[in-house]
Amino acid sequence: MNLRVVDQPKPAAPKDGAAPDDAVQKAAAPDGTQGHKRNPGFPLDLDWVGQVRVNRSALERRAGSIGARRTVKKDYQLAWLLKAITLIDLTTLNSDDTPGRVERLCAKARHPLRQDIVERLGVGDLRILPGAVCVYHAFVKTAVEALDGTGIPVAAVSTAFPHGLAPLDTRLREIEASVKDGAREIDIVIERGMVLTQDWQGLYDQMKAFRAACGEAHIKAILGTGELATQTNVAKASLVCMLAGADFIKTSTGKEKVNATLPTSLAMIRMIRWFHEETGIEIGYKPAGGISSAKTALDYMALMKEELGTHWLEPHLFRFGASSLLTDIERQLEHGLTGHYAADYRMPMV
Ligand SMILES: O=C[C@H](O)COP(=O)(O)O
Repeated sequence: MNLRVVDQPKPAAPKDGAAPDDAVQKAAAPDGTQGHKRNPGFPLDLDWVGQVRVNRSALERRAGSIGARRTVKKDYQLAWLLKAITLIDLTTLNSDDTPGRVERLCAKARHPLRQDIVERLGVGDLRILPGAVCVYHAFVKTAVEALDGTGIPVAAVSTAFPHGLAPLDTRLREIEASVKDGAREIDIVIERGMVLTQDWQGLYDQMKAFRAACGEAHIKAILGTGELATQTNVAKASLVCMLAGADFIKTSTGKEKVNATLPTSLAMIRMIRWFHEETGIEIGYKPAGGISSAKTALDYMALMKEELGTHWLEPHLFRFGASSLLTDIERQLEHGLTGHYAADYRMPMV
């Protein structure tokens, strides 16, 4: 077993300018799961958890090298940006959400790009749709109806999002209610206090209960990484959630003071890699919170490609949790076509 999270051997980096392999074609596949085996869950291995160590400065150095590098250009960039759209969990998680806002978000999900941009890019035949629409439980039914016929799944944030501190039974019932209303993905929040007190057994047991309540719906475990104090805690919590059956691990609710960052992502991605090496199971990754620019999205995609390979850049293994990223991607695509940036009102979200 490889004991060092940070210093595991890295796969070769791609050449600058290389596009994700047949990015646009894969975006067109109605189901990109390619025989994906769902995480069955494993016994809690406290020895393994105890072996996890993160070298924070090595993590920051490596993550810093991603943003500093030249990004993909020209047509390759357009292909990466189209791919990025298929990886977004198009999200609205505001206390003033209304059915009308959720319906408008779903209308945007049906047509994520303006028709003139689609035509100029010549991608009208491709299935460029977001990975999911992500809402509070109260709006699951609205979203399911508004997305009818598209195949776009609805993801619900459950378990007393964003704090996750309601009674356990209440949280479990919330998951069941969201699944009953048609959510195919459930984003749960873990109790950060369990990580801070190193209560790995408690975290594992809760996560297993959440997974059981989800049934066939896929479960994403939100760690609230900005509140976990250390990268070693982030890495250990990632492992415990994966052992308990998480389909995805996700950084943040978007409501913490610090949300997704590249160093934290690296700590989690390395745990996904280690878990895969040990179990053969592929776990998805979802950075969330504050990812609003196309450039940032490209950095995350480069990190995934370099650490886990192109294979992981598919909606069943990677998502952005983002409420405003699509707007910037659309602007950048238009800029790539025309050389001009559009005014915000030309790219309305909701
Ligand atoms: O899970 C998704 C996040 O709440 C979205 O955060 P954001 O609004 O900063 O993009």
